[in-house]
Amino acid sequence: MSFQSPQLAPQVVLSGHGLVKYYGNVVGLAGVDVGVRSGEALAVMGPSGNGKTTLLHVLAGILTPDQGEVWLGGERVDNLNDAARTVLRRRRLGFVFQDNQLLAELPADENVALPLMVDGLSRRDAIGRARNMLAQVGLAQEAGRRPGELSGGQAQRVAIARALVGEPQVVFADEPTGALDAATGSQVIDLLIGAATYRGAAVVVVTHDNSVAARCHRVLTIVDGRVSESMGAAR
Ligand SMILES: Nc1ncnc2c1ncn2[C@@H]1O[C@H](COP(=O)(O)OP(=O)(O)OP(=O)(O)O)[C@@H](O)[C@H]1O
Repeated sequence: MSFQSPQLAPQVVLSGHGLVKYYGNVVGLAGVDVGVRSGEALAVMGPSGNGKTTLLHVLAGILTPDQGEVWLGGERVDNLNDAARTVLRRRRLGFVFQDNQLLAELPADENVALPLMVDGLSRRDAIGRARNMLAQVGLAQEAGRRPGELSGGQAQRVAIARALVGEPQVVFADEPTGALDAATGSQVIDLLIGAATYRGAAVVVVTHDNSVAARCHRVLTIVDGRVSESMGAAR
């Protein structure tokens, strides 16, 4: 007998329906359906050149699909104009890339504070929240250091802090451990998934790394722009 009420199950926060994307004649996505729940980590795997990054970019509003729909928190978002999608990415989504994409001339706290300041928060409040977030990823002592003065793993933790500081509904990560050694990569992926899902965010992570996928709740395999396999328990 189960005591779990369906109403208490985490909601699907992000979904794609019938997603198709072409680059000229090249098929990026050939009809993908996907959904991810709040607090759930979804790994997207598959051979090189088969549509993983395209799927991430379409779900994140970086690319618009040629067919299909993307819904975020009960709102259709693929048909928003460019300006509205830019605001949506800044306010409701977080991003972690393989190369951390930190600004080299800014210290860690200013890198993390930047998206908040762009969104209108005062510098003082933004830096305060950024330092608090850096402390939560174990980098309180490094807040004043520039990216060039950090290790690869530390820099990626700053990128995670920057992705989470705006309290996003979904965090997208593209090969977040690709530039790190195995031990550092394990720490970084545990931090990313742990910190994001603890806050109730969903995580969508594109990876070639089985050990990263093993830390996710579900794994979606994309071959030739289609879902070839979906593994893992629905939460
Ligand atoms: N900007 C682009 N212009 C033209 N073709 C593109 C573009 N981006 C991707 N493609 C093509 O779309 C297909 C899917 O690419 P995508 O980057 O989504 O694959 P991937 O699975 O993420 O690959 P990898 O694992 O190598 O990163 C490939 O055939 C690729 O060459």
